[in-house]
Amino acid sequence: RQQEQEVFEERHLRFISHLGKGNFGSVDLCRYDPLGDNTGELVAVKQLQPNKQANMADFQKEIQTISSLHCDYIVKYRGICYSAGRRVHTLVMEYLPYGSLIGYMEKCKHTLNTRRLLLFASQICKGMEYLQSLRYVHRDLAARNILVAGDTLVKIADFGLTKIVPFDKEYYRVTQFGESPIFWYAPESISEYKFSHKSDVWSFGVVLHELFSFCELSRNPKRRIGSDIQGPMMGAHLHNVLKDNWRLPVPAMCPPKVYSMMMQCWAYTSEDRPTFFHLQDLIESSLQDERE
Ligand SMILES: CC(C)(Nc1nc(-c2c[nH]c3ncc(Cl)cc23)ncc1F)C(=O)NCC(F)(F)F
Repeated sequence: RQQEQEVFEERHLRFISHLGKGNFGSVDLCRYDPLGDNTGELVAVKQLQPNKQANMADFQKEIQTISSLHCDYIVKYRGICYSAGRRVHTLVMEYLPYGSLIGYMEKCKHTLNTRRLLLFASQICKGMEYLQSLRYVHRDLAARNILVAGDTLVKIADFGLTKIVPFDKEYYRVTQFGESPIFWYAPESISEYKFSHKSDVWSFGVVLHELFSFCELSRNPKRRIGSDIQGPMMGAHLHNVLKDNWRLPVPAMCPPKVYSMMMQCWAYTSEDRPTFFHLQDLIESSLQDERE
């Protein structure tokens, strides 16, 4: 359905601070303050990076994607802002004050128990179920792309790399990688550039590992494997060790059932990985164990 796009007037967008750089764009915190009395709402505003390899078409697709998503576990689209030349150059999204999951985990790791980590996992899983129901493949599911809306709510964000799986195939093949670190990639994504709901499930397993290791590893990814190998060799090296069944070690304090879930997401053969629907049941059953 063509969501009526709320148009924001550039002159009422007051810059507050720079939030960060995502795929193809940078995002700023702004206040949309048409009354000019600071009573306006805070919004996250994403501009297309002029020099980035991305072009206007990718940005338009990202806007098309995010404006079609209506889910409690996905960052909300608010509207667009036209520049003078009537070319869309700004995507306006809701601002989530708690920031990215990595920063939140760093700050609050001592207050997060297994139940809360499983609640976050369940919400990300529900967001991914919703994406899959629309045949979207996120392709960049990682803790750095999860936002915290509150102490009991997280949302998936950054749809710069999201693609729709063609109706006649179960996967989407890209021509070249973006800038995402390959560490979240399934083996078939590394070796054949194939992305599917099953490769998103692999990445979900890595997000589970990030959650239960409080994003320790995500802060210095080099330390995980062969930190000396760089560039294209890293892809081949990582693919080989995965083929030889190397996997991330069980995080300290991680319940066995949760590690078993991660290992199922990391099945080398994509068909052997669980669906997000099945993962939801596994998470619910782990939550049940925590209640007893
Ligand atoms: C590139 C950008 C800005 N990075 C950051 N956003 C926010 C941040 C904090 N609150 C936010 N509310 C909305 C949005 Cl879109 C971002 C933020 N906080 C820290 C960031 F590094 C981002 O988009 N990251 C992907 C995301 F975290 F959103 F998945």
